[in-house]
Amino acid sequence: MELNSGVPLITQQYAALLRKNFILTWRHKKSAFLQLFSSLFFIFLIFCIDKAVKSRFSSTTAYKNVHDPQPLILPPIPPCEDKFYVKTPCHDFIWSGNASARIATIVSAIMKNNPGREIPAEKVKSFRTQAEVDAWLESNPMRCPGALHFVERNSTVISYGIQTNSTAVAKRGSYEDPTFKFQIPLQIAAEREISRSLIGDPNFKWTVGFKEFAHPATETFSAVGTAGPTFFLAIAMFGFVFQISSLVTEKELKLRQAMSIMGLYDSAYWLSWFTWEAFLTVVAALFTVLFGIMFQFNFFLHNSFAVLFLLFFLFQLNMLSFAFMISAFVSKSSSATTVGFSIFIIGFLTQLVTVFGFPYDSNFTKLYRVIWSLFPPNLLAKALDLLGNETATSEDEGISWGRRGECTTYEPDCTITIEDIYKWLISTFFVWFILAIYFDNIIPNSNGVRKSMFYFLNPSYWTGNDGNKVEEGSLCSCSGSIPPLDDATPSDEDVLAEETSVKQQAANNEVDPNVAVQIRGLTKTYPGTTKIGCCKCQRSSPYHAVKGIWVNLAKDQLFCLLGPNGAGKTTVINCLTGVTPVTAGDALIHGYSVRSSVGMSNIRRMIGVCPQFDILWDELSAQEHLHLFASIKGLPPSTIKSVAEKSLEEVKLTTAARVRSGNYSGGMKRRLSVAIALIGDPKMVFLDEPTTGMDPITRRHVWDIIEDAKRGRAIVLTTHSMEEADILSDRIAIMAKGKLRCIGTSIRLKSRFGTGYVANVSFPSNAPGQTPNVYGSAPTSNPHLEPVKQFFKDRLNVDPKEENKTFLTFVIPHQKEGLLTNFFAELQDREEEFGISDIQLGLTTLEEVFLNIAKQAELESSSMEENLVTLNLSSGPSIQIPKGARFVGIPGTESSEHPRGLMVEVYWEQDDTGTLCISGHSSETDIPPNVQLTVNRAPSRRGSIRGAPLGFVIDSNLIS
Ligand SMILES: Nc1ncnc2c1ncn2[C@@H]1O[C@H](COP(=O)(O)OP(=O)(O)OP(=O)(O)O)[C@@H](O)[C@H]1O
Repeated sequence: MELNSGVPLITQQYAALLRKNFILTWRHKKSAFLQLFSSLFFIFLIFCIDKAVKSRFSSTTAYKNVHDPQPLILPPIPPCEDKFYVKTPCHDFIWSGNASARIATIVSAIMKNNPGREIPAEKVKSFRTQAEVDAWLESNPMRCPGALHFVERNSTVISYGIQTNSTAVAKRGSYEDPTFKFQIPLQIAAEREISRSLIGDPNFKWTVGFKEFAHPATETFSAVGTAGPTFFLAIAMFGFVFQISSLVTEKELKLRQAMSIMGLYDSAYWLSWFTWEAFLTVVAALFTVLFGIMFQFNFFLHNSFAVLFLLFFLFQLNMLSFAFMISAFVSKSSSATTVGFSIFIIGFLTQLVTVFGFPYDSNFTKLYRVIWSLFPPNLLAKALDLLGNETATSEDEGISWGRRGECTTYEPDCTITIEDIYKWLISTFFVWFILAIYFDNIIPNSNGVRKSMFYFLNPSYWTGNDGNKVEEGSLCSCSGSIPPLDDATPSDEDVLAEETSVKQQAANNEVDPNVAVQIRGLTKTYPGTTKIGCCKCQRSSPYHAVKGIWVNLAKDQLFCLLGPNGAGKTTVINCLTGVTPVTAGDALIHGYSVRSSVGMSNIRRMIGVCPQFDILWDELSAQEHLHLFASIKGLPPSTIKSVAEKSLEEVKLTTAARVRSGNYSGGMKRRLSVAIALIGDPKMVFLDEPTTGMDPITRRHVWDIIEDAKRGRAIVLTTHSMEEADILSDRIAIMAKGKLRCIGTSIRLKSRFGTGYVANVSFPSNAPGQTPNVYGSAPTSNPHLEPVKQFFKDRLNVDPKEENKTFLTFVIPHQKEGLLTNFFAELQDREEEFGISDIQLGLTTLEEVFLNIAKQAELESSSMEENLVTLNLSSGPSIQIPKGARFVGIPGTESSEHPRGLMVEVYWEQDDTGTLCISGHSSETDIPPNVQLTVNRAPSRRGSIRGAPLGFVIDSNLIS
């Protein structure tokens, strides 16, 4: 099938990723809802703040333009209890001049004619002189709000004076105006009653009107301008956190890596995220302005719609590219909220500073403004401040689209206009976006791979010929010295023959047309890392995971890579699929080198990978996964539907095709991963432990799929199931400690590395001694067993490995191979005599081969690394033995009865992590005479177990 390439492929990938982003957003409805509609909640809060502030300031006109001041209603003399902080009992007023009867009459009239409330006599106190009043006030503080001092000069002149406490005091946020509340009512009452007394008409009308000046608003308050920066920042933080979380999840779950292996272009990846998020940002900004209008804020009604929309859109877009940049530094999606919260707090504080006037004022140099403007929340705060001040009163016109480049009326020598803010937002958007891509390249990914810090200066980067130049390790790691690689010639003859043949082909630069992959001395050394903790630095030294592998993998064949945990199998696959760079050597896949970026991009088009762990989006269904990966691979769009359907059928997921993979069982996920690996008919398929976690029926089904998939392609399979390797593989290699230990067909490995042959001798179940006796007691033992056991012992010198009443199992070493033909001929002849019902002869299992190789590798590395374990002998003492040793001599057991001492065979098994551990040992036997007794090495300090002597290893070839 012809796959798309170049620009059509990028477009196809872009469209598929856009669809994926849409589905993810759709399936995360709560997050999407918050991102789009959180503005409604926050604008409602601003509305509440606005209402609260307006009600608080309703008594003052300082925040209003007053063009036509209304007459003020004059208050009467208030009860003294109305005064803030008064002490009771109190007096509404006190007065002096009580020597005059006329004055006393005037005061009585004041009390009687107080509008709305006659002042009772006990609430007024009289004195003769002002001095007496002062003396009383001094000794009775806070007992009255004001005092009147009358003097009757003559029959036509009565003078008066007023004393009030003019300090404006606040109580619970409200201010008391002593002039208007106490002084003026007293003054008007005194003047009115003096006039009536002088005129002699007690009904004389005395009207005094009050009005404030017409004035513009002397103070301004915009709820949006004041609370907006914080609240709109909070709105943007929802998108910010979700964006970081989405990007980091794709990194963390290696989804991005899986897409890259399949040939995803970075440009399509970034562009798809940007387009989708920009779309959401447009909608969110639109809703913000519409909700603001809905709540009838002057801010939203009077400023131009276009000005506001562009501001919110550019700000949120800026936060988006800022999130892209921050996500490069975050490795766990669970940290996204913490990061978002920290950015919000920082933004809140810097916005506070901005609102106080820093640095958008001519007193500050431009440098401050440049640095400050890099952080998008600061620009938002300034813009809201400008727009808020322009709509502080209902008469303000706000900023129209045409006036966006002009200074505002209240700030004629402004340092920044709305248009400048737009320019800043657009520039910082590009700054953060470019930095996001730069950091994404230079910060090590989950495999520790990154580009050099100056990769963009290399012209070949821009032409796409940079030779896959990547580096490993963190940016500031100081890797220690690399331990030398032991490049010893392989000890196994088949591995050596393969190596020699590949080396010869490589030297002649020839590749056999039947070879799909030629691995030429592939070496991978992971660099050491330095982790800087709070108290100490943790350093790990470089590690040779793969130590020079030479092998040809044939077309149309399944090559199985076996090995214990940590052998280097996944590393080999990662090197071949371009996940991690090769340290030395090379590998050609269908003639393309994994070391060249051009080669790698061609390789990506012809490979399919089923990674060790399922790399799937929980929210996408199997069908959506297959459509996505098929598009990333560049399958013609018209074929994708049918290819996906066929693929789903093959892995028996048709009925669950539309179910989200998060609801799949482990086995279903693995099957989907296999289907993804096989989509697009790749020439080369890598299956890393594809059947892990499957039940036996599903496993057999996947084996059928793999068996079918073998036709026309090469497959590399790693597995821990020996049965799987045995059934599926055309060729098997066992790796341990980064090296190939053996290679060949299953039969060859079994015959070379198995302990030998397994003979099963069966006896009829109704043989004498097998049936219960008449009294129903247990059957007696089978009398045929002993003669057969003796026959094996006499002819082959072997004891049964397993026995029960109906069968005996013997393991016959390879050395006895020559005797087998005659031995079994005789056994068959005497079948009747021995009472045998069946004889079966087979090679030992692949599992045994695997364990032998693993033990051998452990033994090798144990002797190099002095890796000792303790063997607790059933006879009592303990000895130390190298890990993996099979036959071990027990020191100090020499005696007259056992002149050469005693030895045991140690049985090993692998635990869940693949590590070898002792499962038991044989009975102690004499060390045979052909074994040369060696002098014990003194155990080194490392790995030595105090008190336990060191056992010595006996070559298993010497034990017959
Ligand atoms: N990124 C890395 N940095 C450092 N060491 C690593 C890295 N990846 C793997 N290793 C080490 O390289 C060795 C080989 O690992 P690898 O995953 O290839 O083994 P494997 O044979 O696939 O094992 P398994 O069967 O458990 O998957 C291990 O010791 C592992 O700890």
